[in-house]
Amino acid sequence: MPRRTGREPEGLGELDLGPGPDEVLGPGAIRLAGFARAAAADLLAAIADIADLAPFRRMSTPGGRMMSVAMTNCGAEGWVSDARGYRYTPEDPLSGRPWPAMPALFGALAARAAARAGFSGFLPDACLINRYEPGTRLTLHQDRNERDFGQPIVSVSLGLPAIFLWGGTARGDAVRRVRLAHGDVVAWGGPARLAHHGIHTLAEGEHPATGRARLNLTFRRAG
Ligand SMILES: O=C(O)CCC(=O)C(=O)O
Ligand SMILES: [Fe+2]
Repeated sequence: MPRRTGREPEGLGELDLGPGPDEVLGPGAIRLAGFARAAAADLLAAIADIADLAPFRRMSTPGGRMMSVAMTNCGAEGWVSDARGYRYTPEDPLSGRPWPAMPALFGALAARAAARAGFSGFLPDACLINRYEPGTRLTLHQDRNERDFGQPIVSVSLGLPAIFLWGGTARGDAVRRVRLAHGDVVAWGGPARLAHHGIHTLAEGEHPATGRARLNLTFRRAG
């Protein structure tokens, strides 16, 4: 909490300054500030419905470590990780049933964001839903389990802010820190499609829309 002098009106510390300008991260990558803000409440309601059918769970890496971020999926294909590796599956391994359908709102928002970023005709068939609590993180990685790297990735941030780690195509490239707030969308493709990225350890906090959590929707064309 910022220190108060006693002169400013109550609540000024939480004053919402709005999403600010879009930010080009490099060729083929952009942060669309606040792009999903207006849809946030509907997105969160849909995520709750999806999690009723396919609960958030922590997956293990092929190396046998438990990931700190909890995940679920919706859409025709869902991203999973276990001892056999990283891959897409049409069924939720927990239930043996297909992943919940991708709500029309999700696909439409992802397509609009992709088009705004310069990637027209994006039709995602997979939506990975990540739930971060304070203290969790996602280490630097490339998204490379998809068949066609000509298709972009669209990533929506909801709830607690995070620091997005944005590197280059090579593992050792410099890593930039980008603040992602509620409603921000990052889209990357083309020359940036195989850029390394991750999420720095989430800071403690409470968000009016999500409580003590950050939710992320990652849209991809898997098949
Ligand atoms: O949470 C994020 O913003 C990034 C998620 C991500 O990179 C992934 O799920 O592959
Ligand atoms: Fe990723």
